Amino acid sequence: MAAEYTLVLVRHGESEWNKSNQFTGWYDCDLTEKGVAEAKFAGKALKEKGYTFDVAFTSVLKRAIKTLYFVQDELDLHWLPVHRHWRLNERHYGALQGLNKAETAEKYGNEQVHIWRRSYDTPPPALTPDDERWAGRDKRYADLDSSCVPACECLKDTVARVLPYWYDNIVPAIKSGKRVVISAHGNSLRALVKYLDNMTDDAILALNIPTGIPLVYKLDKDLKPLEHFYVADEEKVKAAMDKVANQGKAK
Ligand SMILES: O=C(O)[C@@H](CO)OP(=O)(O)O
Repeated sequence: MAAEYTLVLVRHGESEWNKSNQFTGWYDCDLTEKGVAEAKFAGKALKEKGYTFDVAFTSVLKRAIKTLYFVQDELDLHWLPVHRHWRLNERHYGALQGLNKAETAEKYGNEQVHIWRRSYDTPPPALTPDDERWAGRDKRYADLDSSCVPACECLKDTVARVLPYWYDNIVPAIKSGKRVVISAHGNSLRALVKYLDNMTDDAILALNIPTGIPLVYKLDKDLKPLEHFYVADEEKVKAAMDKVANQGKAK
């Protein structure tokens, strides 16, 4: 069956806290130099394969916004309408935000950290509103009802807040024939991929999305995936996925 629509997902390039191996969540860290190079690679790879876009969606976190910008720059699409929304933010890591992943694994064990990182419905420990990391004080969330500001999220919670944005904003854009690119985060993209591919709660445990490698979905008229693939060679994708998986292991 020929695909009706093409959707491209890009996880931001390496961030400062990816590099220092800290749980990041809603913390707004920048891209590293390598992250900028990865974002440019994503744009170049898309250009080389002839992709272009009519509209873009991203989070309100600069690592995803800047990655999108470098993709636009490579594709000479500076004019592209860009919609930023907190619902595409990274999964909120609660009280783990800021901690080093390998040190946390040394303290609590690899298995516990794997559960916090990848399980579908076990949330990490929660933040309290008096914690300086509480996002409710950040002015970018001023219009957000405080009951929507997460204290922590498991992937199931992230799916629940990503999907309303998918249905209300992204689906209408795709169905109107617009070519859509989404620049987001490891876990907000895992949430979307779980939904699109109808993955089981167990299957999603093993999925690690690499930074800066475009993931293309070919969709039928009902937006059911016919196929998906990364725009990079298999070895590069596998090495990048393994790198993400290994971040949560004790040294
Ligand atoms: O720290 C985070 O917010 C995410 C993405 O960088 O990490 P992880 O892969 O451990 O879920």
